[in-house]
Amino acid sequence: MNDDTEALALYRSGREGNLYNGNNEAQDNGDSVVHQLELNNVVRSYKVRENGKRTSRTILHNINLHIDSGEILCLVGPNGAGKTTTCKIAGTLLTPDSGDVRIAGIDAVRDPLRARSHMSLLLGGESGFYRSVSAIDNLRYFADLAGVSYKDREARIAQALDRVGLSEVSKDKVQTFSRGMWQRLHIARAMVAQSDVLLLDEPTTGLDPENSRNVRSLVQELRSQGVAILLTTHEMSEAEKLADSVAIINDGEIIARGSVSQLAQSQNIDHVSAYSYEGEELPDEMIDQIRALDGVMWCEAFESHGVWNVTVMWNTPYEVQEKLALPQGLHMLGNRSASLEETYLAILENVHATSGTQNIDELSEVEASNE
Ligand SMILES: Nc1ncnc2c1ncn2[C@@H]1O[C@H](COP(=O)(O)OP(=O)(O)OP(=O)(O)O)[C@@H](O)[C@H]1O
Repeated sequence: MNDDTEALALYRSGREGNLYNGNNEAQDNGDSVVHQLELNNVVRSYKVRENGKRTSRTILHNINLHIDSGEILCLVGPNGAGKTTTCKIAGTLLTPDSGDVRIAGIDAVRDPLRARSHMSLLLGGESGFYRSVSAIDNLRYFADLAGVSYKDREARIAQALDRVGLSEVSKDKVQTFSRGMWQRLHIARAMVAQSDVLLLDEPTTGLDPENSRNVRSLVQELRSQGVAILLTTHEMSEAEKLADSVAIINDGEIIARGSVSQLAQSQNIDHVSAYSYEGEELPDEMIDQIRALDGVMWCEAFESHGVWNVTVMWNTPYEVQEKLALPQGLHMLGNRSASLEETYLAILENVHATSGTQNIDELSEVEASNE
């Protein structure tokens, strides 16, 4: 499937009605709590060839996720954990083997066409637009497919192009765009469609820091307009900046979900302390001594500009830690909460310690069975 037909396959039937937040069917069905995006007990397998035999391999096991209006959920996890597959199922590009997907209250498995008119999907990279057509004509085309009325279309497109900083190049062919411009055009498409749900698979991968920041601020703007956003990323600092909640997926299972501080609490992480050590060489015994202290979960040291920095993660409160005798020569720099990256690594380490690591990319031949 080429990029253009892929884009078409996704949007072909979005023309039924211009359904925006204000006209959300989720609010019409009488339920008191309806999430904008819901995945309930989603299971998905692929047919793969292992040792010369065709067999079915479960990629997603009972995925449960929900996202409300004006919420960003960041889905993070190791390579091959199932993030893109989850996005594709939420985006109705793949059907689950079992389980339920609801977009703006619509059963997206039974009625994907209607569900699509409430959702925009950005799979990242340079795909999803007609390359030899201008940016503005692409947006007109997708606006029509999304059911935007002719009356509103031009104003919405002009506003979206302006907001993503592409007004001046709106008549240029998309094939001349850089990766950052593609990503911003995708976001403009979601703005024009005024989708209730936005699915972003690694939207800043390969972008320079300035473009990444631009994309993040556009995503935040869409959240403030009430869009429910599922975003996958490998950048923990990005997830930390954007997420209202974070879900960690590993081997096709959601192993933790919550705010960064809830995730840290779930691991009994109390805080992280930073120390400096001014000697020329940091003795290995010193690190061992720190690791042996009551309440130390993890300790790491690195040298920068002639000063050793020592970071310690504690599961005891600060007041308890203060009373412990630390090795001579360490100077306390300060205490802080654990970062998402530190928490994520602690969670995965626990999972590997209890279940043993499985490299799910070790398949010899992989065949798509898709639908
Ligand atoms: N069409 C397919 N046929 C068979 N297996 C597939 C297919 N697509 C994905 N997989 C497998 O499903 C698993 C999950 O893939 P997925 O792309 O969802 O992971 P991911 O978390 O997005 O990875 P990454 O972080 O590397 O992008 C991987 O083991 C992958 O090899």
